[in-house]
Amino acid sequence: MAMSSIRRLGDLWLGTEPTLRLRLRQTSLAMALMCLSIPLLHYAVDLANDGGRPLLWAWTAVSLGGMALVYAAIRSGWSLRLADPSLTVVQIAFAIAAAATGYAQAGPLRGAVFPVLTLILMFGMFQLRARGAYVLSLFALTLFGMVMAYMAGRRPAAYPPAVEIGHFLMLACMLPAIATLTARLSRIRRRLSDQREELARALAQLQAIATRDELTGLPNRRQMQALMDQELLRSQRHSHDFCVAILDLDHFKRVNDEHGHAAGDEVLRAFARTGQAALRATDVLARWGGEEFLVLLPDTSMPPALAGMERLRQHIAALRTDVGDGASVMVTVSIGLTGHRRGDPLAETLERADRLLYQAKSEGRDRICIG
Ligand SMILES: Nc1nc2c(ncn2[C@@H]2O[C@H](COP(=O)(O)OP(=O)(O)OP(=O)(O)O)[C@@H](O)[C@H]2O)c(=O)[nH]1
Repeated sequence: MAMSSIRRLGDLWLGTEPTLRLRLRQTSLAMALMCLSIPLLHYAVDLANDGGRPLLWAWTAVSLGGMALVYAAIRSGWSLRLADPSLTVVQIAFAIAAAATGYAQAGPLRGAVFPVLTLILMFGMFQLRARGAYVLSLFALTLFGMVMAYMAGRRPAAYPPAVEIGHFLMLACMLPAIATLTARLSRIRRRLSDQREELARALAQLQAIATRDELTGLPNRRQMQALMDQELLRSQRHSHDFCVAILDLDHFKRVNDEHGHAAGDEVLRAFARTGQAALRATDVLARWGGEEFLVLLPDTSMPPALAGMERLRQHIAALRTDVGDGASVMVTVSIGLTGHRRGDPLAETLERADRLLYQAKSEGRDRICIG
């Protein structure tokens, strides 16, 4: 009960979309840091006891208001229209400005601002590119330099110039070092994301190689076997029929012998394109091996299956493939078509389709035998 209330509150604060949650988590952390810095600065001003209260309250209101605006811009989705929807640069620049103006009020405790400034810049390590990191460091150095010079001029007793020069020199060493580390991290992040993309591409390529026939682009034997296994399970669960056809190009050896192997390849590609186009979108044509193909007609009984295969046979018989040098080739296809019988193993259905194919061959080719 308590857990679910906490989760609901969390969802209310961060939203439910993962990227948005990540952005708001980061902003919430920055807000927490800001909230912790406020009593610290109040304590420092109390300690200095030099009457800077109105400025302190203005600083508190602007700091809280600024963070609230950043939160609202991200939470409402408004920031999505910007190039940087996380508002990383805006948040860091705002926090640097708050730290610099806090430094001007902190008096003897102003040294505590430096670790806070380091923390602020560390937020950039998750998001910033090298250029952003260097620009923000330069911004921090310039702003702090101006504040230090101003305070040393106006209140040299509390901000002795020699001490401020020391502070400035320390920042001049520290800030470029942090920016350099951020830049290195950014390069590592970019390399990792490039590698991840490369891996995803390689995986997609491997999947294509494992499931597709390279010559025709059709599903290969392994993929067709998987599709038939799935269809077998579906047909058992929903008690529907499906058909399988084995197709073999007629006298294909002659194409190779008369026009060369490359021409044979071109004919196989043209057969694949025309055959798949002649079938319904749900029917699958696959290369079973050599010049042998297999068609799976899911959720189909014999009459529509026969109509579909007859359409394919006619399209192939009418197909003229240009094989270069002005020559063209025409081929026909013999087909053994059978319906799967419930309870039979798949291998038996395929053997029957194969027998019917050889019957079609022996009866004169360019025909369909069913059984
Ligand atoms: N170009 C090309 N030829 C192939 C490919 N795979 C198999 N073949 C050829 O296909 C031919 C098949 O010939 P056969 O099995 O003797 O049969 P056929 O000439 O088609 O005659 P029937 O099947 O009896 O009508 C062989 O010459 C194989 O080399 C391929 O990927 N590309």
